[in-house]
Amino acid sequence: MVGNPKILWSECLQKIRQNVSESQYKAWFKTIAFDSFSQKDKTLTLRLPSNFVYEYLEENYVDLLTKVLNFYFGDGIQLRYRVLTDMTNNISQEVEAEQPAVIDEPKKTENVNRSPSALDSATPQQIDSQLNVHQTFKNYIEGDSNKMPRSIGLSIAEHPNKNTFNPLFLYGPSGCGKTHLINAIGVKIKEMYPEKRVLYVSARLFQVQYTDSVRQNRTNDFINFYQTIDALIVDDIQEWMTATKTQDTFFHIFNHLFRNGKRIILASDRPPVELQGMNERLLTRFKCGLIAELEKPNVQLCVDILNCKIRRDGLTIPRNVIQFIAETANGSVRDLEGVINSLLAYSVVYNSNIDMRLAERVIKRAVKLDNHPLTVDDILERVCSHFNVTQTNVFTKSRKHEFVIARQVSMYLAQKYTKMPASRIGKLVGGRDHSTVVHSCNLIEKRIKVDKEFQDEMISIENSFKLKK
Ligand SMILES: Nc1ncnc2c1ncn2[C@@H]1O[C@H](COP(=O)(O)OP(=O)(O)OP(=O)(O)O)[C@@H](O)[C@H]1O
Repeated sequence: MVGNPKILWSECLQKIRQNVSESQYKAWFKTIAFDSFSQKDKTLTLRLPSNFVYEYLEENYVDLLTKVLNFYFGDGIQLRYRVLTDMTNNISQEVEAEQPAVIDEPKKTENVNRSPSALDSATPQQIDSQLNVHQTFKNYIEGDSNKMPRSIGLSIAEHPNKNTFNPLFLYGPSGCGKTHLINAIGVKIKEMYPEKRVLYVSARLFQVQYTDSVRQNRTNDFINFYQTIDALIVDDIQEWMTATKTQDTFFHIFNHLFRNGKRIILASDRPPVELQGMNERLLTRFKCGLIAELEKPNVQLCVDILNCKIRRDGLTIPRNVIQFIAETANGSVRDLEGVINSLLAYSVVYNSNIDMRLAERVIKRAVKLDNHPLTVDDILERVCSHFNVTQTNVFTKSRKHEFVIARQVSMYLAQKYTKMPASRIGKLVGGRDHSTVVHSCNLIEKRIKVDKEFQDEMISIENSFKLKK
């Protein structure tokens, strides 16, 4: 380093002033004072008026600061801050500046002189979005469990430049449609704004790319590339829970995109609070947008998704079979699709129609069996879900047809599977007496013998008992 460090710092300030707006300069840089410089460790210490200024600088201007310091003080300059933490008693605390993720080689060229900004990367080319064009809003069926996330996703896709709901953090159990939804957002943005650089990437792939870039000494290129994206979609970010370096790198990319009003869409199998091992700073950023939960689809949504798939594939599957599959697929749309594909394969191999018997065979192979003894509660839950009523409906004195049938079926199945005395079952199913239970069981038994459709319904409910929920 040549020259007086205090003067060099004021030159740095001049350079920074040329690269930020006047109001930004006044707010964040004018208040910084030179403190000291140690020739021995090549460390510059700056005095900051508050923790807030420190945090803001680190988050927003660390790239700029590093580049300018490298340029004036030379390579390898270390930065420390003396942050005033208690103005009244004039107490300050020393903190090491964080190493920016992007540390470009200091180029003493015209380019650096003109603008030492990380934004100075080459003009972006069109990129392959890595989107699955078959996962769109058109074939993303709406139901109670996904209404809110779906409509938010659509509004983000239609107005990607608005900064509301940024980032969107979508979470939910496996197979409930997260990947489909975030893809649909990307596809829609591309449809409406073809010039936008949209990128879908799985967290795993991002991590692999990052590790490769470190190995090849090309981390700057990696980061620069991600910083040019207009809408970045990252799937399965729970994969990063133990990958601290990847998290740090993403933190810088995130900040850059966010500051520049770019869209960030994230999907995870759990909410931010359950992402143990994720950097706290990253978590705060995830929380500053919108966190939306995708719940397991209910039976009706599963039926609708199945019907859509069946129509699309030109299949004919009886209604009771569809209902049965929907009820036994554990709320995972992926399982539903698997069952349909297997059904199709089996029906071809055995040259048979897709009917209830075939569905039962396929389901037994596809879904894990549950050996736990059934309780009256389990039975009520499955029966209510089958007839689309609530337990409160079943417990009322109402004579409404679907409530009555759900009540009677629950009693019949409770007697068949739990072997409890009728009086006990009556108590558990809405406080009925012993004779009501016996009467209900007789009615159901008779109906099974004479009504084929009802018999199928009962088989479907009973099959659902054998399967793990
Ligand atoms: N509402 C829906 N409408 C139509 N298809 C759906 C819907 N939800 C899910 N799917 C389909 O179900 C399958 C599984 O969905 P997806 O891969 O999006 O689940 P996921 O929540 O991302 O699962 P994971 O966390 O295991 O990656 C996909 O084929 C998807 O198209």
